[in-house]
Order: sequence, then C-alpha cells, then structure tokens
Amino acid sequence: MVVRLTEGLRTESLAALPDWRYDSTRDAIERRFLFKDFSAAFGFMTRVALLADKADHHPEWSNVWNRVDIVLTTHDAGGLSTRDIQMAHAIDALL
Ligand SMILES: C[C@H](O)[C@H](O)[C@H]1CNC2=NC(N)=NC(=O)C2=N1
Repeated sequence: MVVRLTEGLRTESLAALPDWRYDSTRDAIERRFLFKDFSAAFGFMTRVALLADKADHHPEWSNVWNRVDIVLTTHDAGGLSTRDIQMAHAIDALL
C-alpha cells in the first residue's frame, strides 16, 4: 500500500529537493528542465522513461522542443508519496 506523505514528512523531503516546487492544489511536485535542443531533451525523457518503468512509477509530463516539464504524484495514494520523492532524486541524478 502506498500512503500520502504527512505535512511534516513532505516538508522534510522537499528540503532535500530544492529544484522541485510543491503544488498544493494537486499534492504534487514539479520541475522544469531545459536542454540545449530537442535531441537532448528527448534523450533525457528516454532515460526517465526507463527509470519510471523499472520503478513502476510514471511521471506526468510535457515536452516543447528543449523543455521538459515533469509532475510527480502518486495516483494510487491520491497525492504525494515517498515514491515521488525517490523518483525525483533518481531523475535529478540523471542530469
Ligand atoms: C498497476 C501499477 O502498478 C500502478 O498503476 C502504478 C503505475 N504507475 C504509477 N505512477 C504514478 N505516478 N502513480 C501511481 O500510482 C502509479 N501506479
């Protein structure tokens, strides 16, 4: 079972993810990534896709040329969970 983070754990977890912004309306975290061109952006998305499938935890995202916007939340929990925090760290480690 996946459970939503309590406010205290969320605050603590987000302190270690300074580049991610909390969206309280969705209980989600989001980050914008900018690359030099489409090829670099799509290469990054490919690597995120492999990570996500391995973890069985998938981002909501969009791409416009060199920009990738990623939103992480846990559908099964109805909000932010440790799975999102782990995924955000794993994505940051790809950069
Ligand atoms: C059945 C499967 O394990 C679930 O639907 C997984 C797949 N990927 C997922 N991704 C995200 N972001 N949240 C989930 O709750 C989720 N659940």
